[in-house]
Amino acid sequence: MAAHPNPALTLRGVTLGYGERTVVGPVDLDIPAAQTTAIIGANGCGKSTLLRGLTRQLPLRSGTVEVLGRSVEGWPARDYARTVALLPQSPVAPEGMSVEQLVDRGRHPHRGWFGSSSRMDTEAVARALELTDLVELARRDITELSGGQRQRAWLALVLAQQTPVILLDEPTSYLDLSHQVELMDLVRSLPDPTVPTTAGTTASTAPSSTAGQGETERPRRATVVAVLHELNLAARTADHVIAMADGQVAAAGTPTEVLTPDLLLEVFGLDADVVRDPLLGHPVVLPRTAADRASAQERGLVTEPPSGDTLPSAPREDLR
Ligand SMILES: Nc1ncnc2c1ncn2[C@@H]1O[C@H](COP(=O)(O)OP(=O)(O)OP(=O)(O)O)[C@@H](O)[C@H]1O
Repeated sequence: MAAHPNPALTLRGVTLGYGERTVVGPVDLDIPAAQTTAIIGANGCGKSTLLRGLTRQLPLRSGTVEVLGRSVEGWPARDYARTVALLPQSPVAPEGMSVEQLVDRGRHPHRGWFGSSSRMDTEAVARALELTDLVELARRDITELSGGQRQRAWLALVLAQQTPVILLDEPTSYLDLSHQVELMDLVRSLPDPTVPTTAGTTASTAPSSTAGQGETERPRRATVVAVLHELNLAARTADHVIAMADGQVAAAGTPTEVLTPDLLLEVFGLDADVVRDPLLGHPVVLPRTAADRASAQERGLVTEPPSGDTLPSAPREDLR
């Protein structure tokens, strides 16, 4: 494993499992700070289990996890929830709860013992509803929402929690393509709410892309880790990709380093060509079957993987 110079999460010798079965590890992993990391891998390879271990829903069988330089062991739950937020894969809302009430739950770790709302709580909920395009649905019962709207409501809860580390388990599974891109672009631009800007204020939930204009310095980004099945969305959004196979880390690095035809074959058993997005420069995965290749050959088309990487290898930020 290549150690990262600035990790937000550090895992050493971590194993996790259920009952008799160990399903993850031993894993050594560095997850870079202030970046977006996508975890990819086939069904059942242990992605959700790894996230559960990071949020302490599942106890570590062995090994250590450090978040922002501090061991998670013995970290008080309320304080931990102000540092790490998780959007689980299939969360279930209590009956009779409105969208606004659900999102307000994200403020619980920030409240005093008597639980009264402060102005900051109200503002954080309002901002989270705005960012997820849910203002008009704020009073609606959660059960009356579509799958995609509900998923955005759970994300709003996570945003209202205002943590420097955000873990998302398949946050886009119910979303149409436009909302998938919008959501991932939103989360990758969220500021770290605990780091003061040069103006001396603490970054709120305003996306750093907008806050970076003018004289104000761009705030430091939150650390985001998202399990994603859509490989092209992962390639478009992530700075860093971790590919898992059978509970182990098969590869970690930039999207270009990880999303190669060899890795896709190893991790997913997927025959694919990988080309480069002409506008943004990230890799694009094109799945192929034997029938696809045979048919192309019959029609006299080239069946070798395209080599057409004609773009200059500019840094990703410059291509956005
Ligand atoms: N609560 C549980 N009890 C027992 N075994 C479990 C439990 N949750 C998951 N597993 C098993 O652990 C393994 C890893 O599951 P996990 O949910 O972490 O996979 P995943 O990579 O997130 O899969 P998917 O892409 O399908 O969501 C699987 O074999 C699964 O059956």
